[in-house]
Amino acid sequence: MTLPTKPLAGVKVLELGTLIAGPFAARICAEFGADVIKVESPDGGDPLRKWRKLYEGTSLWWFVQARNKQSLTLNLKKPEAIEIVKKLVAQTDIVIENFRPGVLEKLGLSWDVLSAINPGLVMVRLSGFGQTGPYKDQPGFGAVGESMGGLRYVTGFPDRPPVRTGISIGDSIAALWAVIGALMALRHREVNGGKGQVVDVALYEAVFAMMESLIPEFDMMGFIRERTGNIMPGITPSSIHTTQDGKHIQIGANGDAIFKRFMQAIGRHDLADDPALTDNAGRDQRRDELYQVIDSWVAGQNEAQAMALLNRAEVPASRVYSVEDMFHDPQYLAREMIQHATLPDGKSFKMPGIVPKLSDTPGSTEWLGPELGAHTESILTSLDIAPELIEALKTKGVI
Ligand SMILES: CC(C)(COP(=O)(O)OP(=O)(O)OC[C@H]1O[C@@H](n2cnc3c(N)ncnc32)[C@H](O)[C@@H]1OP(=O)(O)O)[C@@H](O)C(=O)NCCC(=O)NCCSC(=O)C(=O)O
Repeated sequence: MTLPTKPLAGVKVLELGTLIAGPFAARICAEFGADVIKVESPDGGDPLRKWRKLYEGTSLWWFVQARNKQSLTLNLKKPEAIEIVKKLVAQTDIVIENFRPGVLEKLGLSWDVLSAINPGLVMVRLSGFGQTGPYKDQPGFGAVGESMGGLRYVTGFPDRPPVRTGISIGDSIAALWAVIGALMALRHREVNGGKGQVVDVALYEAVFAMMESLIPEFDMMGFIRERTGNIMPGITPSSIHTTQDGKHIQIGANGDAIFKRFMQAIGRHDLADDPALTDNAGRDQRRDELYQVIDSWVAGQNEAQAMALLNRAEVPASRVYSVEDMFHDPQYLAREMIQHATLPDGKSFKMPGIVPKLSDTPGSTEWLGPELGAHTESILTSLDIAPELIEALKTKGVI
């Protein structure tokens, strides 16, 4: 018997979603071998196709976000399209959707309807606020989830308004929860009689789940965590420092042995041997003094000098990488984190490698995000829909 080469080979996913949260979850499944059909409106498809930088009219993000997926156009406002979705659901393991709660119900594709067609179905539902509760009907973007979930409040400097992290982190974290939930539900189905269930992921809760000790600290001590810039009060020293040549490096010397090595390496034996600084609590009490010492040492080095010394002393540290740095970095290259592919017109294309790395059944890129509706005919044919009927569906604007 030949073993499948990818861990999710044979798992069928139907994606009813747009932009980031749902599609990123389905992308992870597709990278690891699931058979992913993405339903898109015939009228332009997923708006992500036009987000950020375009190459010959298509978003470069799209090529990555939809890799290994099949594109099926369906106008879900047409009853024929709903019938096609139902046929697909009959043979689907996981539906991933990120419409506003109630949208699928209005279309006649509620959980009750879909689970009656396929009792083993796992339905992953991503939304701003969840499928229940007073806010459930509100639309929600990742930025809103990051604000409500607590991330924005603690991100930035204390004397400035909250800032964005630089990427749509709320959507992407929600996608990870979605995949975790889907895999847990599949496992449960396998060992408990084949019954599926709903995985309800709210953007704000996806972020909230990352908020460390926020809740018990407030509950027990009335402590409200505030913005602290690059430092982590209570965990010292760990921060970003500016070099003589104007670069930024992150140094994490917040370990007892690491701190000692660092101070020895920069010639501060007085601090390395100070009994009051042997543990985190002691260091944190003298936080301002230590940051001044490190700031001024880094300010006297250029980036390469500082990094060489930090590496020699085995102090966890990194330059703050731009994308350009990634392209030349030996660690990125050794672990194939920058992959090469070819765009439809033959142009060379670099994209992120696949995370995580599985030793025996790794993920891979089979093809880049497809053209709108590239797989419509083959999928409909596989559902035994005759060619004349497919033509008729086209004429009626269903596909
Ligand atoms: C992303 C949204 C805010 C977008 O809000 P809206 O533009 O109001 O969209 P809705 O989902 O409410 O509804 C979309 C409408 O399109 C219709 N619709 C959808 N797909 C189709 C197809 N294939 N064919 C025809 N019609 C379609 C659907 O029936 C709805 O019709 P009507 O019912 O007739 O209106 C919302 O979808 C949402 O809250 N989603 C859950 C949270 C989420 O995933 N957000 C992350 C997005 S990315 C992000 O946050 C970020 O980048 O940052």
